[in-house]
Amino acid sequence: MSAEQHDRTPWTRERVLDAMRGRLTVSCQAYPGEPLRDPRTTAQMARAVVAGGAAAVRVQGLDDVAAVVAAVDVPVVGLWKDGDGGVFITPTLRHAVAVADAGAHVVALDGTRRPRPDGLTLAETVARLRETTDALVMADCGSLDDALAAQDAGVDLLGTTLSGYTGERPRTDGPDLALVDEMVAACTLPVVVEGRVHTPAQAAEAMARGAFAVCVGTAITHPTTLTSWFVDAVAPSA
Ligand SMILES: CC(=O)N[C@H](C=O)[C@@H](O)[C@H](O)[C@H](O)COP(=O)(O)O
Repeated sequence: MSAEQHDRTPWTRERVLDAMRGRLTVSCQAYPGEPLRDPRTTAQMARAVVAGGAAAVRVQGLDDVAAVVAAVDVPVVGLWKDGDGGVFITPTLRHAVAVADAGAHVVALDGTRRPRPDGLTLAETVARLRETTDALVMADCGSLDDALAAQDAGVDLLGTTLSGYTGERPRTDGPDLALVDEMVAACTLPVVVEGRVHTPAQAAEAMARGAFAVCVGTAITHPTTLTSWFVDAVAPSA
């Protein structure tokens, strides 16, 4: 089916989970000021990774989410990054509602135990978001305690996304597989392994440890970082 011939079957909760289960999600993000930072480019990137077999895509920014939803027939995990430090991934209820309104099938939001800028708890955020949308909610967590709290708060999916970025756990070179083990053992919700999955072998290892799905960003869609890896290898001191 081409991008112009869209499948209009609704993305129900079960259909989204079935699409993602046991498969690869690809995060397509370019950061502010970068050459590829354009919703049309993000949509083209999304089509390219879907052509390669991505079962879902993860996209940052309202215009990007809307452009990608229109361009592909896979679930779109949407987020809105706002702020430099602290809680910055879809940090408030207002951000979450806007991401859902942009068409995201899954709203990814900060799933840590840190205070949120609007003063709501994660549970309040999820409850009020559900009043306005049927979109699923993915909690981007930084530790097992985050994941357990997010599960209690009523989210649908748990991500290891923020491991190494909140001070609770070290920033491992690859994915935080120790956290994957902890979350798979202690949580009942699906665990999406995301963050520093840089090789197919790491993705396979995450699945072998019981991940529901794996999400890869940088290693597939961020050519500036990929180039720097090769630059460092070719000329380490340059
Ligand atoms: C910590 C944070 O801001 N993570 C962001 C969340 O959306 C993205 O910058 C990451 O690219 C994404 O999580 C995928 O991870 P990686 O690019 O390592 O495969």
